[in-house]
Amino acid sequence: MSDILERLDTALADRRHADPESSYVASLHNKGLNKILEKVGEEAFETVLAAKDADAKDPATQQALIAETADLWFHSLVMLSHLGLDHRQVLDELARRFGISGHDEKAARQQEDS
Ligand SMILES: N=c1c2ncn([C@@H]3O[C@H](COP(=O)(O)OP(=O)(O)OP(=O)(O)O)[C@@H](O)[C@H]3O)c2ncn1[C@@H]1O[C@H](COP(=O)(O)O)[C@@H](O)[C@H]1O
Repeated sequence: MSDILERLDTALADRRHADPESSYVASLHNKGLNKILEKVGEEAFETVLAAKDADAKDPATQQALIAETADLWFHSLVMLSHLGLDHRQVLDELARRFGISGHDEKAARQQEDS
């Protein structure tokens, strides 16, 4: 799983300065951060719609949700790449959080803020 993220991030770095005519990744970077963020928002919305339609008895709807989630992850990786980050920082953050209850983490944050 993280192997494909590794390979994808390498591909994203390689394609960043490619010809926008032949590379979708380069065309996104070329259009700039606002376009990339627009795509992330659009894919997030499409993922939510697909999740609403997903039905365990209908594999086509489940596949549609998987495809939309992949689009969302892909465009999120392009966003990170555009800002000089990659999936490893996100995996590190998830690893840091692993085993910490979301409720406990939120309570600790609120205590820090007060
Ligand atoms: N994983 C992906 C990937 N997932 C989705 N997409 C593209 O994301 C786009 C999303 O579809 P949409 O219909 O929402 O977008 P669109 O209508 O084409 O675009 P807009 O007009 O909305 O800007 C499609 O063009 C998909 O082909 C991807 N494009 C590239 N990759 C990876 O990135 C690598 C480099 O790609 P290129 O830079 O194109 O060579 C590829 O080898 C793949 O590994």
